[in-house]
Amino acid sequence: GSVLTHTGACARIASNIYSKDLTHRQACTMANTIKYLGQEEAQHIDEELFNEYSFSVDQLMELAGLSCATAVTKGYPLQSLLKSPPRVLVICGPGNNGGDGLVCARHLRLFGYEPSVLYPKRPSKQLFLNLTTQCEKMDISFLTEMPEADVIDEVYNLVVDAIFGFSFKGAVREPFGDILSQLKKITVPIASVDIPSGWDVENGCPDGIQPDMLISLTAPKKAANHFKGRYHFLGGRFVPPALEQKYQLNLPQYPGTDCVYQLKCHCLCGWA
Ligand SMILES: NC(=O)C1=CN([C@@H]2O[C@H](COP(=O)(O)OP(=O)(O)OC[C@H]3O[C@@H](n4cnc5c(N)ncnc54)[C@H](O)[C@@H]3O)[C@@H](O)[C@H]2O)[C@H](O)CC1
Ligand SMILES: [K+]
Repeated sequence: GSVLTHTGACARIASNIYSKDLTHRQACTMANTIKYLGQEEAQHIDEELFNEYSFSVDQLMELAGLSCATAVTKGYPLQSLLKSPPRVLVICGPGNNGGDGLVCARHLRLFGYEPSVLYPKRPSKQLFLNLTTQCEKMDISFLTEMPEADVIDEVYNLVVDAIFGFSFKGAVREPFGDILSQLKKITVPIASVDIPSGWDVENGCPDGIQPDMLISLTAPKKAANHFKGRYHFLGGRFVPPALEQKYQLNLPQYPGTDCVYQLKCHCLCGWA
């Protein structure tokens, strides 16, 4: 087909459809031809990266976690934080989303933030033991329990939600139900890794947590259509072109050597 830049496509499509009954975001989502993945499709791509393309989990997790930490520096730069020291609470779940959180915490520390990690369900796999040791050796503290919402608001500048990613299913099991109910009460911003935790991967969750930032990894999942926060970033710049083609991901061009891409329009369609 004809080659349109993102800005060109957006301006053209948004101007045609925005006047109809679509919200700004829906118009722009259509304009941005980037694909929003269903749960199974996200899992297939993940498996293919490991099985066909021979990546190791450690490799991709490192890039995913680095993307998350980088997105945090863009949305919440050190000099903009209201509380000193620049404390950040990183909450890690039992799967690979939690691993991304541990990597993110380590890079946040290198970027000058003071992360503390809550990691209540730790898998016994060597990968997660290693990521935990790396954090401990970098003076990142591990909390023994979830702080109350008012304590989080008082002590931390933001919360990184790395509890569940694209394999989340069904009703939330403890201790994560209690943790998510505290997160619904806090006023400091939440930055969610890949999916807002507790949300159905495709249909979202209207009464769930409402993150201010979402970092979609590889490609956004369908739940991202329900995201109402200020910052939506794409990260995980590791997708081989042939895989992108096969799944027709239509990923945008990351600027230069950046590891994140901000998914909003920079054209004149007015989407902010
Ligand atoms: N290709 C990529 O983009 C990469 C993404 N990465 C990250 O990996 C997660 C997906 O990881 P996975 O281990 O498959 O699953 P989750 O972390 O989402 O969670 C599984 C974990 O959670 C438990 N669980 C599931 N449902 C529930 C529930 N209702 N209540 C409680 N617990 C639940 C389940 O038992 C497992 O223990 C992806 O989103 C990215 O963040 C990789 O890091 C790199 C490649
Ligand atoms: K998450």
